[in-house]
Amino acid sequence: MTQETMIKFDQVNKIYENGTVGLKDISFEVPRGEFLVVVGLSGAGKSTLLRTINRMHAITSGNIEVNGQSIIHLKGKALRELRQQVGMIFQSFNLVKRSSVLRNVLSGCVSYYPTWKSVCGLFSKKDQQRAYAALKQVSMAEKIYMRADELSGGQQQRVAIARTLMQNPQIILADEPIASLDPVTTKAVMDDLKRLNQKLGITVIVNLHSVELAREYADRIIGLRAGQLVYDEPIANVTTEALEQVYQTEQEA
Ligand SMILES: Nc1ncnc2c1ncn2[C@@H]1O[C@H](COP(=O)(O)OP(=O)(O)OP(=O)(O)O)[C@@H](O)[C@H]1O
Repeated sequence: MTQETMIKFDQVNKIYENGTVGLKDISFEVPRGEFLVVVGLSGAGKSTLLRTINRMHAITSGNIEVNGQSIIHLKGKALRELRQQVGMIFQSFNLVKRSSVLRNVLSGCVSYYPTWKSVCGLFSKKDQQRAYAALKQVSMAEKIYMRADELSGGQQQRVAIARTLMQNPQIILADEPIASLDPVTTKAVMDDLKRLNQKLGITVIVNLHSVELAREYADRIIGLRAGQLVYDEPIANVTTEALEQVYQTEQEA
């Protein structure tokens, strides 16, 4: 049986306006339901790669397909639909700190509410139930009425994951989601992502600095160096020696 391709990069280049090369001739495919970890030195292009998938960054040349559709020229409604399919979580959580957990999670569905309704907090009973169910998925249901700034970093990240679930995403992009967390909380957040990947079949791409975590959670690891794809192996083939080479500087390589 052939696996369905969820994301396809074809000779993608990204050059920032100031001339910095973000991505260089990147080609690879991600099958539906994969848990892919991206590793590499700081500045290697990991964030850039992730942000091209939901068009937070436009690419300079090449093509990117999501679910069989080229995304590079999408506009308006089609672009909003892409961003609904592709949830994103960040190192800094990006919650509204003075709002409740419930309000933060409900904000994940504002894209299909008229602005006046979401500003007034007029969410339907059904969406409130969905928010509760999303919080349950990440073991945060009992914190539903707390303010976001009363939660620990790890709890805030789990609320951010629940907010993403409100979009019913097919893909979750996680950019260094555990960079500011302690080891115990790190495990809880990574376990959440893995469970959603396995239970709901969501394709997950995570940027990580930790090679140990990459090896623990990934189905496959890709490595970037200076914007180029220098490593791409299923987890069964990953060796420490080969991964260490990803962390060589350009001069050493
Ligand atoms: N908006 C921007 N304008 C210009 N250059 C940028 C911009 N964003 C990133 N870069 C540059 O592009 C390259 C790749 O950066 P990127 O943030 O993708 O790397 P990274 O691997 O995610 O790094 P880190 O692990 O530190 O987050 C770096 O040289 C960076 O300085």
